[in-house]
Amino acid sequence: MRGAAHGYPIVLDDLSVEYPARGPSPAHVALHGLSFSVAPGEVLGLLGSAGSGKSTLARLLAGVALDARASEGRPLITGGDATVLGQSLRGIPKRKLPEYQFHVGYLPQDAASTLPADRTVAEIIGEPILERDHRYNARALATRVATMLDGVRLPLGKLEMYPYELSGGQRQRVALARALVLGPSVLIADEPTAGIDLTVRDVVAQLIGELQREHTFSAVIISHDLPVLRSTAKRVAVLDRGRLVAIGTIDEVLDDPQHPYVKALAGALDAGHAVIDDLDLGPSV
Ligand SMILES: Nc1ncnc2c1ncn2[C@@H]1O[C@H](COP(=O)(O)OP(=O)(O)OP(=O)(O)O)[C@@H](O)[C@H]1O
Repeated sequence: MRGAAHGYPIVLDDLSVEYPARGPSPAHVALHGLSFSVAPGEVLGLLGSAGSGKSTLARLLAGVALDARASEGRPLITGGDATVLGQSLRGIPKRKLPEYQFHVGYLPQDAASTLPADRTVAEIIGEPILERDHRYNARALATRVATMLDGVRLPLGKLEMYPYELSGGQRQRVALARALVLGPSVLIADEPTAGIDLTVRDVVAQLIGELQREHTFSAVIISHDLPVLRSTAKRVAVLDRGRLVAIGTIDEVLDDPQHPYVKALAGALDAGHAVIDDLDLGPSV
């Protein structure tokens, strides 16, 4: 796989994605002709109305959508392509997905609330390493896990704890440490601060920004939370019903809103809403 130094780590070129028809449900086009790129070391924020295709894009870029069983609703690239770290995702063979996912960290939606309840923090963070090499040196693994825990600013005393013993914000940090344990070149984070107490939300957002600067990965961060986007992303892309309706710096997008959804967004933010999720902008503004 080519590294970020050779070009843009994420390139979407007229990407269209469809969920095929299943039983009585007709086929659904979730993404329509998206084109944009993420530069080396850039964090791109991704905003959009409910059902606009943000998670579909996140799952696709993370490689997990391509790995899903057809019975779970596997989306297909029906037009254009997404190229991540030089790897075209259109028609990528399944056997290549483990190597692909090695380079692309993924923090799924609800990651904090879906950590395995019967594993310790150390086991959860170390699992991606052992999944790839079950004979990985135990001492090296312990050192790597402890480094990651320290990296997300949690005390080593948490290593032997179980998820239920942690707060939501602490669980999210564990999920983040796990997503970064393989040292990915790209991070895809889907709502990394959703469901986290307001008081620690900004701390988690700052932490993502700090980790990104320390480890210089490129990232796509889905969030409805403007302070979170401001502290992590210079540019944002806005989706509405599967289409890209705006892209630019946060101020460029909000100061000159062209699309009705972006206008509604900018108006709502002017009215003092920081978390866009609070709003019922609806998919057909
Ligand atoms: N497995 C699936 N099978 C069929 N359609 C799906 C599947 N998953 C999502 N969709 C549809 O694709 C569209 C985009 O969904 P997606 O979850 O990507 O949107 P989103 O922007 O992440 O929404 P939210 O903000 O509510 O999480 C929606 O219309 C959704 O109903």
